[in-house]
Amino acid sequence: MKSQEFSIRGRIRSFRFAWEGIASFFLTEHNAWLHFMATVAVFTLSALAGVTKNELLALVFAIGFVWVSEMFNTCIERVMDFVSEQRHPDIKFIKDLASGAVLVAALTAVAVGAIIFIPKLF
Ligand SMILES: Nc1ncnc2c1ncn2[C@@H]1O[C@H](COP(=O)(O)OP(=O)(O)OP(=O)(O)O)[C@@H](O)[C@H]1O
Repeated sequence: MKSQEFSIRGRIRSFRFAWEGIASFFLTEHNAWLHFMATVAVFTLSALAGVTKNELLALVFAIGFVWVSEMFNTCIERVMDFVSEQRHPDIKFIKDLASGAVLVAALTAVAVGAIIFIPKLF
């Protein structure tokens, strides 16, 4: 790969593409809106329940983990659909594994939320 000289303009351009990626994620994926609503709900509950700084850090990481895994899952689904429109057991394996990773992230976030909120609410 050709090495490019560092330029502020180039970095700003890459940053703009990254924002375009996030915007496309919201425009094309229903799951993005579900995650957005869950994120708003968690931060509203955090404000109402009065979480500590460390608890907030754990929640931010758990939520970020879910967002990142969902975005990579979407990338993998798109790549697989681009590679082949035919049904293939390898594509099933790859897509199911990527979905499984999102589930692991979501269950982790639920566990973090339960550890933090259950003692505060009950
Ligand atoms: N080309 C394929 N070959 C074999 N199985 C496939 C193929 N495409 C999809 N599948 C199976 O169907 C499931 C759903 O695939 P699809 O691409 O529709 O994801 P999705 O339902 O849109 O997922 P999400 O809700 O995470 O966006 C996959 O997890 C996989 O089990």
